Amino acid sequence: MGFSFIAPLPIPPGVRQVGGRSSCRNSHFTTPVASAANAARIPRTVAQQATERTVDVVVIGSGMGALTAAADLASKGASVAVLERYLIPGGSSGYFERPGYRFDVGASMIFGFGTRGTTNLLTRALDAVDRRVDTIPDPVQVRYHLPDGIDIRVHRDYEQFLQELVRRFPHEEKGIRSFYNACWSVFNSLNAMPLRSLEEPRYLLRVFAAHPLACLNLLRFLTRNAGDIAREHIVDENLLKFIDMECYSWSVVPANLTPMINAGMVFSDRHYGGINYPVGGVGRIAEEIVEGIRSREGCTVEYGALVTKVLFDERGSACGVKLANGNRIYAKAVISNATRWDTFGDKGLVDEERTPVAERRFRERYVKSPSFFSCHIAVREKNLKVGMGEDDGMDCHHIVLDDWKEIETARDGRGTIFLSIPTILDKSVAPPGMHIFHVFTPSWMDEWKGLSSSAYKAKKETMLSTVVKRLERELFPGLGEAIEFAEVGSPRTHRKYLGRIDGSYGPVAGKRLAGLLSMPFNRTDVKGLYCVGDSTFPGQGLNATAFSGFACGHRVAADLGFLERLPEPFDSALTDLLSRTRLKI
Ligand SMILES: NC(=O)c1ccc[n+]([C@@H]2O[C@H](COP(=O)([O-])OP(=O)(O)OC[C@H]3O[C@@H](n4cnc5c(N)ncnc54)[C@H](O)[C@@H]3O)[C@@H](O)[C@H]2O)c1
Ligand SMILES: CC(C)=CCC/C(C)=C/C=C\C(C)=C/C=C/C(C)=C/C=C/C=C(C)/C=C/C=C(C)/C=C/C=C(\C)CCC=C(C)C
Repeated sequence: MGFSFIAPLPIPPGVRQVGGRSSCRNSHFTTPVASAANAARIPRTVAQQATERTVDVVVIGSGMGALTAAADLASKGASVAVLERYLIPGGSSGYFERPGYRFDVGASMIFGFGTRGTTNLLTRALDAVDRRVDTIPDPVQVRYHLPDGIDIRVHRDYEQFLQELVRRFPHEEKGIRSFYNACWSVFNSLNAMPLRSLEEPRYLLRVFAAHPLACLNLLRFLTRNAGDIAREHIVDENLLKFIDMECYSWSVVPANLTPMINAGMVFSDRHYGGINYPVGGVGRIAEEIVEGIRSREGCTVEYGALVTKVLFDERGSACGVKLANGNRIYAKAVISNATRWDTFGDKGLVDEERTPVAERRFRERYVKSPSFFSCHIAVREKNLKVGMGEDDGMDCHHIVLDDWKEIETARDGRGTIFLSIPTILDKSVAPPGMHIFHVFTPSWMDEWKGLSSSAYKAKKETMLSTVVKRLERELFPGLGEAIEFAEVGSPRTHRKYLGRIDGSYGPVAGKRLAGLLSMPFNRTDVKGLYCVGDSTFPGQGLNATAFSGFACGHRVAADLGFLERLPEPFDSALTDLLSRTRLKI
């Protein structure tokens, strides 16, 4: 292939670089980037003297869950310190730059960014701190290239999507319509109510009083998985496999393990608020929220701020954090945006001996999803053999699978391929005449352990070549020749730069669970310590973590007196009941 290979991703040239010629090799990066080790080192050399200070709330991390919670709390008047170990905000929804390019760290398919209803949680997270980001509507959520010649576009227009699916499975028209209607029923119920903390009973009572039917409908679906509902309406096994892929493509598990509430959100919002790409790249969302938080009195967002431990008072309540540079920040509430595995346990922010039973139970039910092998590729449009212009009908997001058996299990780049080409929608993220191809495929940490640096590099090159060849076969003949440079990341890269255990995409049900009922909310059994992000209800996804952010902000605000709440024991009764139920199921 005629391109230079640079590995891995977000590393500036001065730090480490492998491979030959590249347009960015000797250039200056506009994005400040650092490894976890650097993040720990930088503040230590700058501030010799350890410092102490106090705020209302400390937030560990700046993923979308953390930023939403911080924005919500800042908007309610709390002083908030957001501490991010890396040097840019956003975590999985961050960005990195190379001259002329802005790459999205995670996928570029953004839900929850519409202008109406209550489920547009990204728009609302920005609104909370009076910021906005312009968006470009995507006419097609995704184009599937699946075995048995299944080639389906999920159009923004719902009826157009249904017709395309019905054309492929005419004998299942009724089943198709009734399955997706069930999804709409979930979505319409969610979209009727303000979305806040389900463990704050005053809010819940109000919502039940205002929207009793919607709440009962959600309760009905709370314990169900999408696969069970699909099987109530659909019998064709190939169509059921398609529904599996519809779920797998964002939940990384098949339909029988995917909570129906989440399926309802995803399968409906794409036709309601639609998929909308932020002008300037996904990283713009985090950047704007950070600016909004910083504009509030007493609120900060700090980078290179690696939190090493949660601090406890004499009653065993969380009362602050310790940073790698020795500084301590005390707070009335501590919110962790690290995964639950990185928050609790021997290598976590809270030692195993303080780790509550509920957290051990969580680990029995949920497993770490695979990580991804991801390639950020700069592609010359003039060398592509397919049209990429506005009238050529090229879609932004693609999913490619060659063999149904490989949907979950295939390794070495042979499984499901996810491809986003954000430059189809927004030309500003790459130089003129160039495209960004972000290609990723599930990969597990164990495949990458114990390799020498040359074996590690060779494995990356082999995997890159495998996925590029598959894309050449399916979609872009001659793609290899059009590549200007490629940067690849393994699960090791994701662990290193996102601070996520094994580089995991998030927790997934390790066995069949009762829908979302087992997923913990934001309070933990450690007083004063809250979790936010994809380790909390309702799980992975940018707007899912934005939901967890609003829920967390609401619960913390009520606990700290920024919002009214019911007197005890009524206020905590629901949290206790839900925790006890969770321990039993
Ligand atoms: N739809 C999409 O296209 C898309 C794109 C990107 C991300 N996502 C979703 O975003 C979700 C992740 O969001 P999230 O809010 O859970 O978190 P996240 O993992 O994105 O962010 C966590 C942040 O916390 C920081 N951090 C971790 N430990 C720390 C410590 N000890 N000290 C300081 N900082 C620390 C990390 O550096 C990171 O920035 C994923 O589930 C993914 O689904 C979706
Ligand atoms: C008392 C109790 C418990 C309940 C009372 C009843 C009640 C009121 C219940 C309410 C429930 C609520 C409010 C639930 C809310 C659920 C929400 C907001 C769920 C949101 C889910 C969003 C998801 C799952 C978003 C996923 C997004 C995606 C697409 C993620 C990633 C995508 C990729 C990695 C794929 C990229 C693909 C390509 C091709 C590049």
